[in-house]
Amino acid sequence: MSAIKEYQLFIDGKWVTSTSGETIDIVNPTTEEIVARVQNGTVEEANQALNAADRAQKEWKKLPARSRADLLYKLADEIKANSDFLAELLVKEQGKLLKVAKGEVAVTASFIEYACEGARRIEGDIIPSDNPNEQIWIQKIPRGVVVAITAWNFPLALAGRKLGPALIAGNTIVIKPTSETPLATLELGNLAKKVGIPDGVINILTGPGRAMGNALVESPITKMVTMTGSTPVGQSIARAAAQNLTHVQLELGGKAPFIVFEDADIDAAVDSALHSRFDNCGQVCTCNERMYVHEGIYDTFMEKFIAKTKAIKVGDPMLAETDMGPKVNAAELKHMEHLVAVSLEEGATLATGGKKPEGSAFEKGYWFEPTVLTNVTQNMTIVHEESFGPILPVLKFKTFEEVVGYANDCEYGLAAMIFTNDMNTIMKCNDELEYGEIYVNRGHGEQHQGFHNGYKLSGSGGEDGKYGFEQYMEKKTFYIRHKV
Ligand SMILES: NC(=O)C1=CN([C@@H]2O[C@H](COP(=O)(O)OP(=O)(O)OC[C@H]3O[C@@H](n4cnc5c(N)ncnc54)[C@H](OP(=O)(O)O)[C@@H]3O)[C@@H](O)[C@H]2O)C=CC1
Ligand SMILES: O=C(O)[C@@H](O)[C@@H]1OC[C@H](O)[C@H]1O
Repeated sequence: MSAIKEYQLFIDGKWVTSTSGETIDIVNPTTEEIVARVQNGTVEEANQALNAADRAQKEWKKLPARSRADLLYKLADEIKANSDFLAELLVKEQGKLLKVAKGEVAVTASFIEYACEGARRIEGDIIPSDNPNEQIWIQKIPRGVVVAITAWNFPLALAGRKLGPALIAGNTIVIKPTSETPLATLELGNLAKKVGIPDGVINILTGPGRAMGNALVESPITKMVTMTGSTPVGQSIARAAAQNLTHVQLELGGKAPFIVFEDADIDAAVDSALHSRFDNCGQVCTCNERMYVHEGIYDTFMEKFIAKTKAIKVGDPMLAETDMGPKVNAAELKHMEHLVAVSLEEGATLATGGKKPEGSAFEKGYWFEPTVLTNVTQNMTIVHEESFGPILPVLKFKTFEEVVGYANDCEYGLAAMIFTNDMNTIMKCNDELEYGEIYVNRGHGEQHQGFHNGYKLSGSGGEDGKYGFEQYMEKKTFYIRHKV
């Protein structure tokens, strides 16, 4: 049994042990074994990291953006060069498939590379004044110290998604990954050191969000909080940030509808519905959380869909033949069991799955079968509460008006997916669906140059692309009058 590695806090370019003397166990969801320990950091250490970032930012912002990009391109290269190591760490801490973990490492690097491409596009405005001999300049400037708080489903990618634009804009950053899956994110500290990113530009802390996270959010040093996670936590962060009117960017929960219209390509819709629900064990914010199938194709569609769902191979995420790994922890597994129990009590039918798989391979670990619920009605809990796991409620619909009403009957507004070949239906969906991200004739999956933007309780501010990059900068307006 190899020794269990104990990670430290990464503050001002140095690895330090917390004065709390306490650590947090990181558990492998596949085996329930402890794979590492991280520091249970203190509020004082949060302030030390913020002060280090504040000091570093004064010089970091003076570097030409292109020079900042040169360093971040090197960081992206190091991430790719360490793909196998980082991917295996992600499998151990989160339970995602090795092939998906390798994809996450690649996406982390590409998030950073995409941000680097923006280094020469930090453009302002020069506007003629109404006054004679006067010009108006609007400059884009960095905000200062950014706090990034991330979720457990794609921890490394979420860190890269935030540190890339933050640092290219001239900010410095304090990253607090979730206590569930902090390991791959912590390794960014070693890589940042290796490529020569100045001390204090990137700081990485571990510790419970309600204490450490809250301290970071409440500090007047913090000029922006970018957070990915659940809606309740996002709401508490917004409240805490309000005392300093700190700029907040929130990427929160979702309950994406997946709508299959009568004229859909059924085989394409089946495959997209399957992957958009069960990839990463259903732990993606844009997942197919509820599916609406037109009554005219329901039987044909469901026969194909259920057969493919039953064929999903649940097992060791390190094995190439595995299609789905475990849930991230015991609490999430319990949440799955609860949602199925409530759904059956409310009258749903279990078409497949609904429990822990049988067999000795599943005695340890947080396993749950790919689950489909039918005879579901719009008023059921499962149609409104995010499962963030491999449970899919399916409903029939007759008309466009009926299904759009069902789709919009939701407190979230992140993503929606529709399958139809009728342009009129597509345009009406674009007009009437209340979602920030709509996928037509394909499953979920953002692109860096898009805009990942949740309406309602799915978030505030949006992330990615040029509009996400804008969030990391302030504007300064300059009125200049010259002598004639
Ligand atoms: N919209 C999107 O792009 C995405 C949304 N999500 C959503 O995230 C959820 C699952 O992720 P999960 O990690 O459980 O989300 P949580 O909201 O539980 O935690 C998110 C982060 O917030 C921290 N945190 C918790 N409480 C506070 C607080 N009071 N102040 C500051 N920080 C705090 C957590 O730290 P700690 O864990 O140490 O307590 C963690 O780092 C799902 O609802 C999913 O929909 C997930 C991915 C993407
Ligand atoms: O956060 C999510 O769940 C998604 O946005 C996911 O995170 C990083 C990947 O690129 C996205 O699919």
